[in-house]
Amino acid sequence: MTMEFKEYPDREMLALSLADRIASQLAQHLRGNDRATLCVPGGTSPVQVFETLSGADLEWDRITVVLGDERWVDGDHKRSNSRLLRRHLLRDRAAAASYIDLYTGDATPDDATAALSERLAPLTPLTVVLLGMGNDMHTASLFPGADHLQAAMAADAPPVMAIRADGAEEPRITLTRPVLADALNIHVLIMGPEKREALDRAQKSDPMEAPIRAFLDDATVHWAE
Ligand SMILES: O=C1O[C@H](COP(=O)(O)O)[C@@H](O)[C@H](O)[C@H]1O
Repeated sequence: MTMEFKEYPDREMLALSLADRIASQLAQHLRGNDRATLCVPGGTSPVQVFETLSGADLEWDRITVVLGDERWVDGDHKRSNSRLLRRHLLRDRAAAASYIDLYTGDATPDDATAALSERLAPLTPLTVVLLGMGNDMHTASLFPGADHLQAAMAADAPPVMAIRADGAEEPRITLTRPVLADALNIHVLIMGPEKREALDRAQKSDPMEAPIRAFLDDATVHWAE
């Protein structure tokens, strides 16, 4: 497949269109299956998409939501991706969704990976994966130069791994390349000129230098200034 690139006149249009596309893909999956799984990024970019999606007329009680990665901080910490999700996505109609919290409260993410991998395995292939991307071309917590990047990008990686990187402020837990790449629908959300440049660089790079590269061929990339 080849990457599909969608450019929007502004961020609001992007949020409306992307939320609508994700909702349609979840609804279509639910027409032939008991349940659907939606995997979403943290960070700062997805707030508007989350807020639009949270009001979508979907059978949310048949949908499981999981983050693509989490920072190993408490759920009410300002850097917690779960906190972002609870505030902006798991509310309104979407409050009825089941949520798999990647932050377990264990001392380290390493202590949590086996149990989380077991929970996630039956949910694969994930129905919809929405990925973000940093200016350093990381996605989820697959950072260039991360300690376990090679293992997390390998075809036999477990669904969930602990990972640490200089570019990340705290230890992380992340879904790995195979579980993300096997999703039925993959979207990438990026905003602003720096990320557009980073995307151009990533397209010419090796996935070990630009982890987002591993997902681009099967993805629709959504961009607004
Ligand atoms: O650290 C993270 O960064 C990326 C990108 O975040 P953004 O703030 O530039 O949108 C995000 O996709 C990932 O989930 C998060 O943990």
